[in-house]
Amino acid sequence: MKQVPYVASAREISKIYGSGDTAVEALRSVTLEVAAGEFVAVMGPSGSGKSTLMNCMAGLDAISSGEVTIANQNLDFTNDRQLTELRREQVGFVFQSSNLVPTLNITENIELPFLLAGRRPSAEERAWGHQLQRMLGLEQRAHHRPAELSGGQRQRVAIARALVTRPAVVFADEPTGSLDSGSSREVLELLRQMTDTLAQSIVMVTHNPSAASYADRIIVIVDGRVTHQLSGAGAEEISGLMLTLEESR
Ligand SMILES: Nc1ncnc2c1ncn2[C@@H]1O[C@H](COP(=O)(O)OP(=O)(O)OP(=O)(O)O)[C@@H](O)[C@H]1O
Repeated sequence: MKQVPYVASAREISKIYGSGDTAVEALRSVTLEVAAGEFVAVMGPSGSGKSTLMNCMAGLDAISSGEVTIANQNLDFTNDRQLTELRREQVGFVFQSSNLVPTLNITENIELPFLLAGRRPSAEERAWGHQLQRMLGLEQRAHHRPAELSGGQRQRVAIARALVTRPAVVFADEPTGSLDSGSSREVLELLRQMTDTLAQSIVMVTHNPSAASYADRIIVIVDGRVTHQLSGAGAEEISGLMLTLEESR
């Protein structure tokens, strides 16, 4: 097995949907290497390939060429069992909709990844789940069901569920896309805190320049290629760049 110093990486990956006249080249030789404890935002116009990149890096969608690693392992897209195990053990997901199970309480929703793996959480894993609830301000809500929470609180549960298995990397696709600005800020501050205090690596797809400004690094994808990389950029600088890109299309 090849050893690489990144928690997740895509090297010169391409992704072609379909074939012949209807083929769509969604990614063209994209490289993204995510270091331990790094928070990366992926931006770009609609249809530029952001979700495709995330899905390929998370082992949800097969690449057409190149190489993807998670936790030092090359993903073998012909091996469903390896992909499922790697995703279960090393990847956390947060989506725009928190996708909680309505009949389970908050603690049970957070422990869901263990149940889906066909086992009960260990005492240490349970304790970690409780600690995450405290860190995310959910300790008073342990026995509530998702319907009794606000959108921002539900998204915090989704973050705790993504982190409970101590994954190498969390992929977040528009995690604040359906939240109001106050709840968005809260969720982004918590994601930032997870990187700063737990060295949790995060890759977040977003359209929103203020959301992206919480990241250490921003990569911009246009027509399936990485065209820009920014480090420590503020919302205004990011907005300016996105505006220029929209105008030049
Ligand atoms: N399953 C699919 N089959 C065929 N084409 C696809 C498929 N998924 C995505 N595409 C195409 O690949 C390109 C990139 O799509 P992708 O969803 O990755 O873009 P995106 O940047 O995430 O867009 P958005 O910001 O609108 O969510 C688009 O042209 C899209 O139409």
